[in-house]
Amino acid sequence: VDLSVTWLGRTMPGCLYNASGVWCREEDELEAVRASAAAALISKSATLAPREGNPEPRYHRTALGSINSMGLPNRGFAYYLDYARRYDYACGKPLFLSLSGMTLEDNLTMLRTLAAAGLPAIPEINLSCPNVPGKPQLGYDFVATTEALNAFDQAWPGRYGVKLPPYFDQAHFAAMAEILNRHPRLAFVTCINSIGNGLVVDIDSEAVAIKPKDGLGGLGGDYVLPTALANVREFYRLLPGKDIVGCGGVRSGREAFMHILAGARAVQVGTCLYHEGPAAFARIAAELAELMQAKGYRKLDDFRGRLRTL
Ligand SMILES: C=Cc1c(C(=O)O)[nH]c(=O)[nH]c1=O
Repeated sequence: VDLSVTWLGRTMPGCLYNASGVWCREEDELEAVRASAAAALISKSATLAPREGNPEPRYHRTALGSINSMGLPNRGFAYYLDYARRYDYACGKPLFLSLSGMTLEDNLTMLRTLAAAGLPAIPEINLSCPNVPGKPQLGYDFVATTEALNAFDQAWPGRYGVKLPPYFDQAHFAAMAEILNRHPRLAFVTCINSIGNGLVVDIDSEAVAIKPKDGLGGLGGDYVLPTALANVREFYRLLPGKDIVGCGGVRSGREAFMHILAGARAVQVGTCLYHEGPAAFARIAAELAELMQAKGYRKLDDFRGRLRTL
């Protein structure tokens, strides 16, 4: 069974890697992911200046997944650029850099600096951070998204991707696709980021679970799988020629299989990785391979996008 993925002009050894934000804020975390069975890696969304993030507790696990309002804690763009300068691209595992500037100008500054560095690292620009108080998610503002993508095209000469929030309405899928399809170098979209502004309540303490935003935070894990699959399948249909990276609710070969069936080119793991660590990649890959074997599939192209309707 062959789990390799050919996209963005290269072939990576498998189809699984980390979701930005999980096991990727510090260099030792990035190195642990790279040394694991992950087929690629992506850094924590970077802002131009380092950020402490929101007050703790800001992450909480439940039986069905996670809620987080981290507030974009990160080492600052220069830290991840430095890692990208020293990265061994010959290892065959692509390095993605997630960018989430506090302003459009900051995103452009980071893109121009990355372009000047002339590295094989690929930007995934985050249009969907739900946890910086006072900052609406770019991906829910179609005018701002249009302006941002036009500016990205000027600031970055190569292929890039965007991390999208979940959409929940056919009109929004269509409106977003219409915008995204205007950008030929926008090579992939990653669906989805956490489902923003959920609220987890503890009935014993009669309190919320996390401190920021009076308890509101982005949901991950089992909570988001059907929404993630819907976003993957809708954008797979609506964005011909672009790749969709599936993210949301993957904790075994089964959910990875679902994402690829829905059209995902590659699959990211977040909440499950947060708790299991990078050993999750070998387990999930083995489970996916076993599932494919049982179904008579030899490679991912045998079933990618073949989700049947009734
Ligand atoms: C980049 C900030 C994000 C954060 C965060 O740092 O709070 N959490 C998420 O679930 N998604 C994000 O995109």
